[in-house]
Amino acid sequence: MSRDEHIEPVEYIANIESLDRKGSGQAVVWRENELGNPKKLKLVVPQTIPGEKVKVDALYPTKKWSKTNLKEVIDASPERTIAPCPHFDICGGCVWKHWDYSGQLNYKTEYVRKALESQGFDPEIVKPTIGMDRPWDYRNKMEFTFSPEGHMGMHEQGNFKNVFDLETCLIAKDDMVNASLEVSKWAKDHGLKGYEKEEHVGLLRHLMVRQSFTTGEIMLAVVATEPPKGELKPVVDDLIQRIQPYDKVKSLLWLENTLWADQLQAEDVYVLDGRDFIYDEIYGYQYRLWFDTFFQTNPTQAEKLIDLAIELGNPQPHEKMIDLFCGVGTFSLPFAKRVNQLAGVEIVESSIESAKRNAIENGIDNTHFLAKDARRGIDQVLEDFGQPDILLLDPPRSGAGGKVMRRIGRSKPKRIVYVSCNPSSFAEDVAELAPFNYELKSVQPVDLFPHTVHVELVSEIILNEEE
Ligand SMILES: C[S@@+](CC[C@H](N)C(=O)[O-])C[C@H]1O[C@@H](n2cnc3c(N)ncnc32)[C@H](O)[C@@H]1O
Repeated sequence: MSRDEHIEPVEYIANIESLDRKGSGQAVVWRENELGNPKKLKLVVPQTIPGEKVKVDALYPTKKWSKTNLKEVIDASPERTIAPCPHFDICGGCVWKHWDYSGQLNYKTEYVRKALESQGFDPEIVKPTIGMDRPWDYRNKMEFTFSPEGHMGMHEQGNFKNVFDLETCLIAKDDMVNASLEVSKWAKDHGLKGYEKEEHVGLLRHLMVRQSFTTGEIMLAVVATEPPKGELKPVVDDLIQRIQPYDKVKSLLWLENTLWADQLQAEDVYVLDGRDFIYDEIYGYQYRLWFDTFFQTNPTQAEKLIDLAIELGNPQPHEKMIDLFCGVGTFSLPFAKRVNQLAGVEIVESSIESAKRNAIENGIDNTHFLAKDARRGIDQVLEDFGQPDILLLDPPRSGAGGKVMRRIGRSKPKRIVYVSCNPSSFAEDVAELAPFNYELKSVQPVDLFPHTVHVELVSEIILNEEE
């Protein structure tokens, strides 16, 4: 029987035992199959906390696992809370709004410990997660989706196809939300249709908004399936007019994306007003950010990460350093000020162009940036640059991979600082260094994404010199 065939939901009382990778509760109940034999049914219950007893409707009761609708929390965790968000029940952005912040932080620490333990590391080296004093208004970038129904907002939790209409967002700055709501109103007033993925029809796909916490500058980028010309011109002119009073908006863009893949990308970029980038600052250094530039999304916590990386890396004025996966140079620039020479490697060419420019604009002249896949770039940079004293790496969620880690191991930097947004790939990567006599000394998780499952960490790995 396919999942689409209509099956009556079945009610269960269940105990939440653990959380899945997306942060939803998991429970196991028993059911009878058609022969009357007992079968396990795994339930996925969003917005629950381990230890809670709940009443749910299982939507696919004849399968091995089932999505559920939460009907009642019978025994609530003492860590259960209510966030002051009107989208509390529905929003798929913050999946842990129901969980008090100290509970979230403790869970993240344990999660990192388990990931390390699974690769044979001592979990005790993991320190308690550093949280935020005020875990709201922390994001400097949001991506909202337009729906065929005319909504602009976030995807619903457990129902990704649906987009609810945004009223506010407590993890983003008010300025960003207000400018975004103006775009939403403009789309509604003109009856513009949101993109329908299955049919590949509709005009508006996404709205990306980013704001610097230091300069205050805002970028708004509307992603659409058509260029802002011809019949659309007066409609787009009206958008420009409506955004004009928002004087912090220094970049209003129209990104044309006709591709099927529903990602924030552009075949053509049209600058409707202002520049095609905004200025941001982090750790006292200035950066130019284009619409597709990777930049730390929680600048307050990212500064703590940089502080920790500097403390663990202990850079010295005579030393050489490599920054792998360097992006626009968020770690490179503060380190470059403290070492003799620094080489950065990054796959996105525009980020490397930005890193070069950022170094110059910040008066830094001892950096060498290379636009290349780290898997090949590491050989080149080691050849050109020689053996580094310090190597910092901050790869994407998938990690650096065995080839890069073994190459790092063979190049024998004295100290490695590994910044990671995925404890599992981090633990696998660090395990690759064992044959090269490296020791994982400490792991410090830092919470860059309150109310979500994500956790960042910074770690110190040292070379034990041969006896
Ligand atoms: C987590 S970000 C870190 C960026 C930078 N350290 C920062 O803090 O802004 C990971 C970076 O790795 C880059 N990247 C992804 N895959 C890569 C690859 N195969 N080789 C080199 N860089 C890559 C991404 O473009 C991104 O800039």
